[in-house]
Amino acid sequence: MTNHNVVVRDAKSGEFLLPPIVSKGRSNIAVGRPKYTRKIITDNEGRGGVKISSWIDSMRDSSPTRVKPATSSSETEENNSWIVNHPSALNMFEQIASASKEKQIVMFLDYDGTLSPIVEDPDRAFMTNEMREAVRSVACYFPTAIVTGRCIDKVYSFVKLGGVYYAGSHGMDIKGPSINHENKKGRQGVLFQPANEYLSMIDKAYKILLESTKSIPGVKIENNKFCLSVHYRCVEEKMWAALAEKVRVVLDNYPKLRLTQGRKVLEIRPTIKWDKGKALEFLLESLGYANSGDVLPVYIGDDRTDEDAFKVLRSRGQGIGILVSKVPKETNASFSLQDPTEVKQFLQRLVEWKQLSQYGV
Ligand SMILES: O=P(O)(O)OC[C@H]1O[C@H](O[C@H]2O[C@H](CO)[C@@H](O)[C@H](O)[C@H]2O)[C@H](O)[C@@H](O)[C@@H]1O
Repeated sequence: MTNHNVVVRDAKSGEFLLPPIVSKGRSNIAVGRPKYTRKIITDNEGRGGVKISSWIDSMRDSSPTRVKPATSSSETEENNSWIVNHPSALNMFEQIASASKEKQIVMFLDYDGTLSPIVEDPDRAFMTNEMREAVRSVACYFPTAIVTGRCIDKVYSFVKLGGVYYAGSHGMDIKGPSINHENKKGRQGVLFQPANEYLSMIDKAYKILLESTKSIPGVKIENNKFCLSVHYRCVEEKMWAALAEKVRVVLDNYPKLRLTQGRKVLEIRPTIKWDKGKALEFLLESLGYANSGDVLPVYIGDDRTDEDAFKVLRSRGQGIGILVSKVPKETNASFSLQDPTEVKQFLQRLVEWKQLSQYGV
């Protein structure tokens, strides 16, 4: 089988070369398969007979699992290989732009850790005005979706842009852009809600968790409509086992709910096979690009839940996955950006490049 995933440096210029490879009629510039193994709390571990200690290990790892800092030369090499296998999307901008020639870019943006920095209080994860302007401009040129674990109303209160798609609750609540950018009421209706029947179950689980975790200082339970976030960023580590136990009890009582993990957060969601990757596919299909080779999806995200979307890009053999991270991590993304500031710069460059190319520059 052809290896589609290799970054090659030009021997003379030292530049990265990304040959477009045709796969099932699609162009592929995905690179660098991760060689790290990943431990994650799976559905099976999430209930009955669970070892809470394995949860705690996983909670410590946070998301996506950080590759340990180098302590030997082979580990230094491994860290160096991170930047070779996941080069900066800013440094590789020209190659990414040229991969999009003759193709429609569709932009997918995670919210927390991507458009806004990670902060202690989830209710104060604001994005800057500059970032909002960058997203607004990108959405003028390319169909753009915000794909987030948050519920749509909450993320909309941060993003405040009408001209984009919103895929909230990890893609389980998808809405189209408004017709009138300034008028929230004009927002196009629901496009897809695959977990509708779980609404009341999620609500009950939310109430139970609110009550049962009251005695654990620092915990925050967020109702994201089709899923719940149990935040432990501000919970002392000695209380994590007690918190995990409360979550386990809920999962035992609601076998149709399962557990996933994000950055210092345990997430409870329906057992349906739906995630950010499925939402990406759904949106591409809605936009008329289901089996098209004329599209270049670009997905930027920082978290474990974004890996589902990166995996979809890999399996489609199409598109650009960009992980937002300052440190080497296990990921299916091909490129990296260090933080939301770099994400903003990347979006701004994309807009400038599009404007120039429209004038034939
Ligand atoms: O898919 P995302 O947009 O990345 O949302 C994932 C979760 O993000 C939020 O929690 C995370 O960000 C908080 C604010 O910076 C931080 O305090 C927390 O530790 C992170 O896990 C959000 O609050 C969750 O509801 C989302 O599911």
